Amino acid sequence: MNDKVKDAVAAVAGNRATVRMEGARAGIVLDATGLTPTARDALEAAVRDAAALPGVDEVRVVVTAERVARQLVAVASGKGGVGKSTLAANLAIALAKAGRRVGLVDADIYGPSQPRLMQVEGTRPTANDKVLDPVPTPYGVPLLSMGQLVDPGRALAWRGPMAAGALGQLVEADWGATDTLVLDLPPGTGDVQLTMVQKYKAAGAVIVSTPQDLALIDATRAIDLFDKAGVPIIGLVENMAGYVCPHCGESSDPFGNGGAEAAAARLNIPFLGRIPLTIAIRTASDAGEPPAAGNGADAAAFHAIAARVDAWLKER
Ligand SMILES: Nc1ncnc2c1ncn2[C@@H]1O[C@H](COP(=O)(O)OP(=O)(O)OP(=O)(O)O)[C@@H](O)[C@H]1O
Repeated sequence: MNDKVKDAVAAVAGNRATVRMEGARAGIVLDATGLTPTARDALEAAVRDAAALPGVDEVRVVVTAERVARQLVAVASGKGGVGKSTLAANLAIALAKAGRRVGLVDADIYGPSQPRLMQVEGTRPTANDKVLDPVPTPYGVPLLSMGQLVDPGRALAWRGPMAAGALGQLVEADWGATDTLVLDLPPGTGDVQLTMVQKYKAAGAVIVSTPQDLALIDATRAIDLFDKAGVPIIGLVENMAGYVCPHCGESSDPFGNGGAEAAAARLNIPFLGRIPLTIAIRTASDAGEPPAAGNGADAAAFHAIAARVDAWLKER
C-alpha cells in the first residue's frame, strides 16, 4: 500500500511530495516553492486524487513553500531617450540566458515601451485576487508594464501617489519563481523614481548614459538619487557609444569616446561596458526582437554587461 501511494503521488508531483502512511491515512507534505497560486491549487488537488487509492481512508496534504529570495535590479537614467528601456529588455533576456529566472517590470509611466520591445504589444495581464499575473513573452522573461494597464497616451497624466500605487501592483505581482526582477524606471530623478527606489529596496542599480557630457551630468544626478536612498550602484553602461556603419562596419564616434568610462572612474563606480549605436539595434528593437535574444553582432555586448551584473548579484 505504502509504495503504491508513493508511486501514484510521485507520478503527479515528482519530488515535490513526501508521503508518509500511518495505517490507512496518507500524510503528504507538498513543496510548492515557486508555483503560482493557481498551479499550487491544481497540484494539491492532483496529489489528493492520486493518493485516494482504494484502502486509503484519509489524505492529509500540508503545502509548504520557501520564500524565493528575489533580487531587484533597477535600470535608471538621468534623462530620457538614452536607451534605458533597450538596455533593460536586453539585460533581462541576457540574465535569463545566463540561468537566472528573470522578470521585467516596465515602470516607465511616461513612455512604457517594453510591450513593443518584448513583442507582446496589446496584451493585458490577468489578475487573481487583485494580484497581477505577469504576461509571458517569447524570450522567457515574463513582463508587467504600465503600458498594459493604461491606454497609450494616458500614462503621461499619472503623477505622484497615483503612479506609485500602480507601480506597486507591478512589483508586487505574482512573480512566482522569479529570482531576478529587472525594473525599467522612468527616466530622470523625480518623486516617482525616489518613491520606487526607497520602497522596493533594489539590490542595485544600473545607470545608462550616452557619451555626451550633458547626459553624463544627468547620470551623476541619478547616481546621487540611489546613493541617498542607500541603493548600491552596480555600474554605468555607456549606450550609443560609437556609430557602427552598416555598410563598411567602421566605427566612428559622433558623440566622443570614453566619456562614460572616465566618468565612472571619477565617480568611483564600476564601468559595465558600452553598446554601440547601430541601425541593427534600433530596427530589431522596433520589431520586438531584442538583439540579446539572438546571436548577432550586438548580442555579445549585452551579454558581457549581463555577465558583470550576474557576478555582482552573486557576490551579494
Ligand atoms: N545602441 C543603440 N543603437 C541604436 N539605436 C538605439 C540604441 N539604443 C537605443 N536605441 C534607440 O533609441 C530610441 C530610444 O531608446 P529607449 O526607448 O531604449 O530609450 P529610453 O532611455 O528608455 O527612453 P525613454 O526616455 O523614452 O524611456 C529607441 O528608438 C531605440 O531603439
